[in-house]
Amino acid sequence: MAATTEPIVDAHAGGDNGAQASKKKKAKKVVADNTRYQGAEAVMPILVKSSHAKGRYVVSSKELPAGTLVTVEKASAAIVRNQSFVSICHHCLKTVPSKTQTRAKVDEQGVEVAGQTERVTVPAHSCDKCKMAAYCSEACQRQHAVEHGVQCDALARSNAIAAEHRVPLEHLRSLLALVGRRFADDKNMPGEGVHYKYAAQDVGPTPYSHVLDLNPNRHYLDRSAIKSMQQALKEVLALVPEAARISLPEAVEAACIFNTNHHSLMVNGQQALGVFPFSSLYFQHSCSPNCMYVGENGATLYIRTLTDVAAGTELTIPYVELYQPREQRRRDLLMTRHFWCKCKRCSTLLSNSVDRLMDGIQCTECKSGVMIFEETKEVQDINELITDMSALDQEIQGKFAECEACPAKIEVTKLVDVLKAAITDYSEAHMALQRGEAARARTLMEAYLRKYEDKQVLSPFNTYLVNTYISLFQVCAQLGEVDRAIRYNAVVIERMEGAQGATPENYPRLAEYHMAMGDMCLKQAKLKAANQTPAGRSMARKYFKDARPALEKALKARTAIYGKDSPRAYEVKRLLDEYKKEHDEFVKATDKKKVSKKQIAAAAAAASTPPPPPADMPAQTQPATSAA
Ligand SMILES: C[S@@+](CC[C@H](N)C(=O)[O-])C[C@H]1O[C@@H](n2cnc3c(N)ncnc32)[C@H](O)[C@@H]1O
Repeated sequence: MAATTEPIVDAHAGGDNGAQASKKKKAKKVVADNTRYQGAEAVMPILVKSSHAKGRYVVSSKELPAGTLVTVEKASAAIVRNQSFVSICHHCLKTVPSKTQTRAKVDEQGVEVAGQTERVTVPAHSCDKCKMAAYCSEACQRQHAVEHGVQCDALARSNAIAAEHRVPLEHLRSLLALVGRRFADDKNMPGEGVHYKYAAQDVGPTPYSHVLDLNPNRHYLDRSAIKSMQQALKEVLALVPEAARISLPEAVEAACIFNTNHHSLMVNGQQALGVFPFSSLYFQHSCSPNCMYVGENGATLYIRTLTDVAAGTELTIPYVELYQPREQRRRDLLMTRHFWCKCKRCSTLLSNSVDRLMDGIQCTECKSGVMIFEETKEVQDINELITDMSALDQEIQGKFAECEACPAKIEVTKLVDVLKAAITDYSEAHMALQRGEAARARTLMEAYLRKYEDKQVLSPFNTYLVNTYISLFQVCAQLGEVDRAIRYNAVVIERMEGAQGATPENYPRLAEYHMAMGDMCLKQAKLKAANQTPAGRSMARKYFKDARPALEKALKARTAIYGKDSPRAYEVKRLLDEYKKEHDEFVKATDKKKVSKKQIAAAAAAASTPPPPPADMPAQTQPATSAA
């Protein structure tokens, strides 16, 4: 169905270039040469492959248990995102310590106020010249000196150039980072020595020349945006020392490559971007992936298996969020990565796939099945699709959807109207949340559940319903209503796990819901255990019971995704240790109470029991005797 939310649109996608490109003669596909990257096979359990049909891809060279590291790659170039400019090291991407210093006071216009000073917090180490690079240590600043040296003058002017030509500052900074990488490569490995050096442990950055193997997808970018970029890059390059300068066409190509191939690095959130040629070239996307990538400190990308993988299986990663409708995933991929997903999950008939539930609308007749409309049209030309998404919408005119469980039929356009209304209501509730009106957002979201879930309008697994539960659990936690937050979080987990095949085993988002569940339940268990009443103890018992499996699942998933020695795995281990200690104490305390209760009961029983019969009287005659 076509009523999806607006996809995250690439700022430069669209325009009329796509249509022009579609008219161009299709280039003949050649099988890619893998020799440059074959070094990876010696140190990682993978084989690099390429075919006419698929292009480049990797397969497992042997059986791999979940959590096996299959790739480590250091970015050719990485940039700190604008908002983290002074808080993340521009060399290793670790947190930058700050210091306070006294400086001349400046007014709101940035003009110095004569004779006045002020104390300001600044990064511990930064470039005094451009003031555009912060470092966590002197050592990092030194190691970045060659790369930074060629960028420094241009960085100092980059803000003004970006504003003048209306191009994103990050695009200019990423190009400069690539120019820095190229210059450093030549310094480290002059001439022909620039090859992809792959090592499991101490991995060096992938050379700049390999970045140029990536597809810039230039024809999907808006022509006027490219023109502005050209003008801005011309000014930027003029400020790069001649020895490090590249030609303008190459600079535009490299900037486009960074734009369409970068990965977000999750250092303290998502505050850096990096380009990783090997991973981008060889790991294809699947909506049922068996691997996951994680960006970490040192601008390094780690890819590990999420599930057990048989030898010879293609290794895939997700490029987009997986718990969402098929069409939404495909549109997201189309707009951000410029391809129409043909993975196995997307190619399976909707009626045989969990995707029928992701934007599922319940049948109004039987209320037990969802309505299904199989999209039969094959996407032939994605260039046309990118420029005209309405082609996707037109397909539904005059078509009927059928219930999966009974003979009911309904016009697809009517279903789309239901979905559109559900999306509008969903957006309204979420906008309240964005405005910071937590209590109102909660009221709207609970009304949403009554309207769309209680009245069986949407499938319980529908993304909008599940996302509403997610927001409700977060909002209730924010409002300090922890019991309620736990109940909503439990529904999220139940739904995401229940929609089998929607997310792979050890999926990161689900791991975080388990983690939140374990954490909240443990906190509540401790709180209730401190309350000495029978009701308090009974609640504590319940929360202890729920905390443990949630933490164990979080540990299993985080170990697979981030590695067993990662800080994220340790964080769960610490909570599990705390759980054990608190639970043992609780059990001991309740046992003591049980013992003392037993003792009281025994003492009471002893007090009401008649004295034993005299030693010479037969025991069986005792009642009669005592009665007498
Ligand atoms: C991992 S790279 C592969 C590089 C490319 N095959 C080559 O050899 O140069 C990503 C590209 O592969 C294609 N691709 C990856 N996953 C895909 C999928 N699930 N469906 C369709 N195409 C996909 C897209 O063209 C995408 O831009």
